[in-house]
Amino acid sequence: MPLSPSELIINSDGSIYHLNLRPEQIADTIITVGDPERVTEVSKHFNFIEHKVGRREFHTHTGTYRGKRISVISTGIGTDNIDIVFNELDALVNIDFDSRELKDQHTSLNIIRVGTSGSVQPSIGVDSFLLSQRGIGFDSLFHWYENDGGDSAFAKAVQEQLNTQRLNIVPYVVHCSETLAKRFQTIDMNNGNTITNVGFYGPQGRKLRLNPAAEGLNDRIANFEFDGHQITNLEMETSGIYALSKLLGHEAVSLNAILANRATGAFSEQPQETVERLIKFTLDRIVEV
Ligand SMILES: O=P(O)(O)O[C@H]1O[C@H](CO)[C@@H](O)[C@H]1O
Ligand SMILES: O=c1cc[nH]c(=O)[nH]1
Repeated sequence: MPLSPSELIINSDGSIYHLNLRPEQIADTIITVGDPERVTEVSKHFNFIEHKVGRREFHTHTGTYRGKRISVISTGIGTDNIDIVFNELDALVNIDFDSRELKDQHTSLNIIRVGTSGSVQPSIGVDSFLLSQRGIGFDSLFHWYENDGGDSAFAKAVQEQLNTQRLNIVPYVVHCSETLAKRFQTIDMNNGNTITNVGFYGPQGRKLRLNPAAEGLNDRIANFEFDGHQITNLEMETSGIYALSKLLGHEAVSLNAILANRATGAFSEQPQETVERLIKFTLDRIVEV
């Protein structure tokens, strides 16, 4: 059955609804960044840019870096945007836009998030890098799709130790792609487990004028332990990226430039330089391994 115009929305120029991209305009290797301005920071390293498009917070440049075709796309902030970006990227490769039917042959994308994050462990300092081995979703995106429950043992430990029921949330846990992760696991990279939440302030325990509902939650997060694993950092997209990649059959890994240390109260004095180092590291690992 062809997908109806209300489900698969194709613009008059043949591009997908929000991303404004046509199927031939994306590469199989995709870097996602939160900030639209970071797209240029990645593509400035390309030897050649073949395609640029931007709509809302979703900006894409496709080009070639040292002979490898790569797309870089901004997701904006939050897992609500991840739902749009990942469903539309998948549609671009796995749905035939002429017949509106699912393709017989599945294409798996390699997707690497280059993002920023706050550490909850004093030992993971600002300006360091962290690869998220697990995305721990305090958002609800995974729950909206038929799924296998993810890593339910880890999720249960999170629920119990952090008493998430009190916050009316049901955490889920999804792993990164082990094969893709290997490319980036150098001595420069911390490995960790990342909580993704729906906001930057209260949901990450920040207090400006409003009191977070769960006083001391970041300390409990820092002290969490399950099967030898800690929770290391907080941000706003990784769990959604891992959840949809797993469900749609793509390989994903989330790399974080640690800009804040919530345990020590420090914030990076050189955030741009740190993100720039992570971008260059990521591009080189994509082509060199
Ligand atoms: O720098 P990016 O990739 O946007 O990632 C982090 O920064 C934003 C908050 O400042 C959130 O999107 C969070 O996940
Ligand atoms: O503390 C931080 C820093 C960057 N991004 C986040 O979501 N949190």
